[in-house]
Amino acid sequence: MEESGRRVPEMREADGGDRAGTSRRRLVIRCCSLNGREPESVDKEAESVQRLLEEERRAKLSARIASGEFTVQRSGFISLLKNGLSKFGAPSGMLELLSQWTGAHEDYPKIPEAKGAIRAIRSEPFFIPLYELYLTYGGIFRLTFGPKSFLIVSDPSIAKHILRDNSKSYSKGILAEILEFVMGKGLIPADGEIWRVRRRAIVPALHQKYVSAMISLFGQATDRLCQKLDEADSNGEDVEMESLFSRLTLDIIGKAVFNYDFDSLTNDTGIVEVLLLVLDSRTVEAVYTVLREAEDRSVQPIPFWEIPIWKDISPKQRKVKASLKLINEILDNLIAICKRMVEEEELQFHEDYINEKDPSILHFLLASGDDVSSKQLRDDLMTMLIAGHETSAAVLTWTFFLLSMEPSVMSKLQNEVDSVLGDRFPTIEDTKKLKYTTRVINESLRLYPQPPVLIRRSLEDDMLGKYPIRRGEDIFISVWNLHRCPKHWEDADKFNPERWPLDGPNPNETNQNFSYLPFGGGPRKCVGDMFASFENVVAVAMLVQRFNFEMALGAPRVEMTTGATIHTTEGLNMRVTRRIKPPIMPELEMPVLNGNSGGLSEVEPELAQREEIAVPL
Ligand code: HEM
Repeated sequence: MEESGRRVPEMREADGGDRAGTSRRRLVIRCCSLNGREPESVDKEAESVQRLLEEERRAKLSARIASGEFTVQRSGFISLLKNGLSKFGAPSGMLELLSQWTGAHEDYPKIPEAKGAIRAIRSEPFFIPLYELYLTYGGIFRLTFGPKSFLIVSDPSIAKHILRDNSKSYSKGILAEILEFVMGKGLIPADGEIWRVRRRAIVPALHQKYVSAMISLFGQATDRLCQKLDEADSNGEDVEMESLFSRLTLDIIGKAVFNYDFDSLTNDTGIVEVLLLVLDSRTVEAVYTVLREAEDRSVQPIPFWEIPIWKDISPKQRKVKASLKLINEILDNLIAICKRMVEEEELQFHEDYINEKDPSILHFLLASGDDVSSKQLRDDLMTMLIAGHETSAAVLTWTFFLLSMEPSVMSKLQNEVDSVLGDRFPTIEDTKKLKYTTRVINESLRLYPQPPVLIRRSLEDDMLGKYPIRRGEDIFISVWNLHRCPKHWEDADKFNPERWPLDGPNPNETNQNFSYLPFGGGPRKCVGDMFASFENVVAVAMLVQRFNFEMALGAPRVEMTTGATIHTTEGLNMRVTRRIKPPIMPELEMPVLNGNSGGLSEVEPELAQREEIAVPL
């Protein structure tokens, strides 16, 4: 069947029998009805087939879990020994000592325990089986893989205890070990005193005036993406949106953190004309090499990169080393350039200091007289580059995927954007009015939290709910499970931005009592929450203002895979077409950074309360 010169895909068969995730099945079936070309009844039928298959899969897994396949059997040896000794009249002091020595908290309930085989989860993102196990074992359980054991937390009150109420008793554990090679002692992996000092230095750099100034940067970068999409539409080409979003957010974060223009949306053309571009494209490649390595390491059961000799001869590891060297050189250079700028400038440093030529976080830190080694500064910049890049790219990817599945949400979104923006670029004032746009992103972050799990290690013995735990426990807080808990969320798997009333507060971990953690919570909450929220609102609004998005015909299934964030396995291939109504070309009335920025002086006072407010309403 042909339409507008493009082939309409056949309805693909839903996944038969293998363990695909819920969303994967929905995708397979519903992708085909995206364009409104399938009759509604077929869509409904497909949905019910999907539901049946899903139920069948869940029932099979539940039966396996119920049969004890995953349950660890304990001998209760210590209890038996204690009982036996007590029958023979052993003194109570000795029994107490025995309890302490064995570490057994015999008087407390035991954390439910499941064992897993790495084989069982290799074929899919690890947070999917964790969800199934959570439905059986509850809000906290222990998962054992051979000699390794993890506590999986999906209970909001336990998450709140770890992240907020007793956060000082937890470190980043495995995460810090994995990320050390690239982030060193940057803010995400750092713990203790280094974290406290660096957080105090960095948070002020993301003040309200800075974040507002970034609105025009977001607009300019998204405009570059729009030009690419425009070209693709003119050429009748489909586009792979995930990689474009990755480039968009890399361009934004490079400029925002250390005033470096990766210009990656331009540099993937392969037309390298000047030396500068050669440098830029090498840098982009180096950044991606390092990012992919960080993601690979986060899902490898064995730290092969630590194996002596191997780490020096493996071509991949050598490439990673070379990439890191290149990035470090560039960062050192940027730091040196920025230091010179700061020395020469006459601006007095104050709380909401901003250099309009270079409003970057690096510039703020140096101007503030931040007394820190170059290595630490590099670690912090690299951390923010990674933290602010992959997360936002993933949010945009899954938001557009979800929108393409729900044409009614898309048209409501476009109505709002048309009425608020018309054909203008968004300003800070507009972002406050784009309430439905914000709700769409809130909901996307609920269904696809980035990252899907938070990692911690206990630094001392503690109580998690009614269960005692020992120092040194590795803990995964599954944000995925919290965000999809069927007890807490009505129709938990459904993309339904309407669940967040427009006149209600912007949802965050505080007003949702830790059932919703899009940016974490407690002292280690994301420092870029406001930045990211504005960035996503601007990008989504500008894209749907100008284009319609639907899945490309014959596109591969959209399936999930995971590193630090949730990626698609084969990209998000879309057909992007210019909208006919309303007029699509913007008037280019955007505030500019160098000069009198329209957005800078008009920030709402409420933005200052950053602990409570992620996105202005
Ligand atoms: C939509 C985009 C983003 C999402 C979903 C996101 C999510 C998160 C989450 C969940 C955490 C908590 C991690 C934990 O507790 O283990 C976090 C921490 C962090 N994020 Fe973000 N983030 C985003 C964007 C950004 C941006 C743009 C920046 C930088 C400008 C940034 C910088 C950081 C830093 C430095 C931390 C560590 C804070 C600390 O440990 O004190 N993030 N982020």
